[in-house]
Amino acid sequence: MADLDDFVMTIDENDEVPNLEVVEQESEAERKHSKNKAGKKIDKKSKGRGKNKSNNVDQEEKDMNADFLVDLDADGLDSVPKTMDFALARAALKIRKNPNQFSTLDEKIAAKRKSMKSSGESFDKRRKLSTEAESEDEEDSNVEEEENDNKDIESEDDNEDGSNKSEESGSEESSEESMSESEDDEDSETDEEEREKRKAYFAPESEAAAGDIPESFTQMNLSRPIMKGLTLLGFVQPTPIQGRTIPIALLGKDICGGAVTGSGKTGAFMVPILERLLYRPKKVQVTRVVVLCPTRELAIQCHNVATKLASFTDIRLCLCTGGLSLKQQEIELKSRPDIVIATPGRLIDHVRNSQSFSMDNIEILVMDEADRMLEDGFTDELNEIVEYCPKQRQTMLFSATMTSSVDELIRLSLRRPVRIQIDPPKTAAKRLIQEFIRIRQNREDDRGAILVSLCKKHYKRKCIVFFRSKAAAHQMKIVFGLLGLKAGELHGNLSQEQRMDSLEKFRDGLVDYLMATDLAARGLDIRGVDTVINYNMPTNLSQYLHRIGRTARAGRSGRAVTMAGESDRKILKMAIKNAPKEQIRQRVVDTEVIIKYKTKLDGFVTKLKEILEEEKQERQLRDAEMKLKKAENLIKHRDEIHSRPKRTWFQTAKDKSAAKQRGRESFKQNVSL
Ligand SMILES: Nc1ncnc2c1ncn2[C@@H]1O[C@H](COP(=O)(O)OP(=O)(O)OP(=O)(O)O)[C@@H](O)[C@H]1O
Repeated sequence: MADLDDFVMTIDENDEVPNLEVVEQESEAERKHSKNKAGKKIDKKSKGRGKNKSNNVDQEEKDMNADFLVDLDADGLDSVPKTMDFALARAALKIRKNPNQFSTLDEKIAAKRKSMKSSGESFDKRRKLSTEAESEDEEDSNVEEEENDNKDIESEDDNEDGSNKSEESGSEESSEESMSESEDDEDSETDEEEREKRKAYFAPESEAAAGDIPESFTQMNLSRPIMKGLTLLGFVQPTPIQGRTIPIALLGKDICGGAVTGSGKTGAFMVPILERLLYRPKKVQVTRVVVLCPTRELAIQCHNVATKLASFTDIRLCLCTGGLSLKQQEIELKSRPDIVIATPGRLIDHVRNSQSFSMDNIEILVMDEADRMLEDGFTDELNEIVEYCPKQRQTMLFSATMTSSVDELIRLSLRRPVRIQIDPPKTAAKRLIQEFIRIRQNREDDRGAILVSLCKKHYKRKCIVFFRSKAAAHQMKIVFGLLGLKAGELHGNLSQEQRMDSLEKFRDGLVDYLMATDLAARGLDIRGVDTVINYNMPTNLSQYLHRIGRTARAGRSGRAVTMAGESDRKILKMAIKNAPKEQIRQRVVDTEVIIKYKTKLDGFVTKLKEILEEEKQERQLRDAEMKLKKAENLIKHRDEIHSRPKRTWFQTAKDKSAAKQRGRESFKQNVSL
């Protein structure tokens, strides 16, 4: 059977989904077209480069689109994969005193593969693999067990852990919590009353910035050090969101900015912040800017971009996220850096417990992925942070799915914000093909086989697979390993070091697949991601758009493949309604292929269980060792520990578990829609 013959692309006649098209074999023509078109937009400077670079150029030219003009000679471009650069964050990791005495997961998988080969073991059909990987209920128990993984041996780690967890509950479980975002937002778009409210609330863009929208950075009157920073990153001309935001932000206006994923929103707020800071009074050193990001990885990435942009200035930045050394951050904060880029939980921890840090002098507050920050999981944290900030400040909110619900924004006490919406709300990037695979009610356990068949045949590199639960992502990583496919994992059950390792390996092409939860759904800018696969349809349209937005970034093309079950019909319809017809495809996977891979996967059940059991035992052992070490520490350093000022916590363990429970309940309600 020819490679692509396994898949018959059809429109199912029973399907109510409108406007579905047949999947094309390969969008080669599309690529050629974009190459011709985009090649012209590449900066002339790129022409004279040596042979080494010419391959890169071809690659670049192939992928670029008109909104993004990049200087291919810039230092930034060669290092663009390093937007996801963990060098600084790694230096701030806590030093582990007991190196891992257990084999790594990859070593365990390799050993199982070897034993399978040598014993010629055939398939074990006793249990269906899919019940292992998909069960949400099982995830609960795993979560509890695996939470100990992140704990460390030093006494203050308990504290760090505490803050991490509160932050985790806000980020990792995002798909569950964010379900509370209903389609009300959509409905309210058409609601007359809401329209009137918005008219009164938002300042018109024209009122804020007179004159044309600048087409180049030069027209923006930016200072030389900032221009040099832009050159370092390879940015030649502003993207539309940058062109419209920067002049208004320079005036100190509050902003609610929305533009599709991968359209350069980070630059849109970072450039004006740095430009304004160049003119700060330098006699008194204070922290003037706080940028809030919902996940640690996003904060690290934002910090990287900002550090590069600020390379030629004397502006100092500090990264404050959970998972990194609290002490080191305290020392840095003491020196009052100009900008703090933080996750909410850790920021609150510092305000409450680091005596030398306060937010009294904050002049600019930015919330990246602001709609996420306004969701249930972050509500209390956000309220507390806003309270710490002076009323007289500039507030800027950004997201690809920016809310414009006035009631939600009022909570942040914005002052007549300017609403800048580049693309129609709730749309995906222009060159993103969205495929859907329909999963019928009685075929739910086909998902694993479908995923493997897709990855074996079509999507062989730079592919992120999203799962609803950490356990499912972890188990599928093991299954892929047993199949000989190189996969990493990214979710909240990993230590910060493991999270960074996974991202680096994926970034560098050492693994082809990244099995992720919604922890990776927002903001992450990993260059060259070709495909996003949704093992499950996310539970709301915004989350879907963020997930698929990990591909087709900065004007490049990409593909998203989503397995949509019966309960996902509503989101599916909305996704299709909001995308141009030519971007939508339906894929049907041949039953024979599904059976073939199902049989194969069933054969791995025993090995999978063995590995999970080994991991569980190691965890228990580690936990016991940690408790012992902690007790020893307490005895040895009793006086010193008791003399330390007591740290206060944003959420108690009880609060956290209540918040988690609320998320789960809302999740269940939405699933049964
Ligand atoms: N002016 C520019 N010229 C060329 N490339 C740019 C420009 N601005 C940003 N980029 C590139 O575009 C990519 C996406 O930028 P960024 O991560 O800021 O997008 P985003 O809109 O914040 O995405 P998301 O909604 O997913 O968070 C990055 O790789 C960045 O380097």
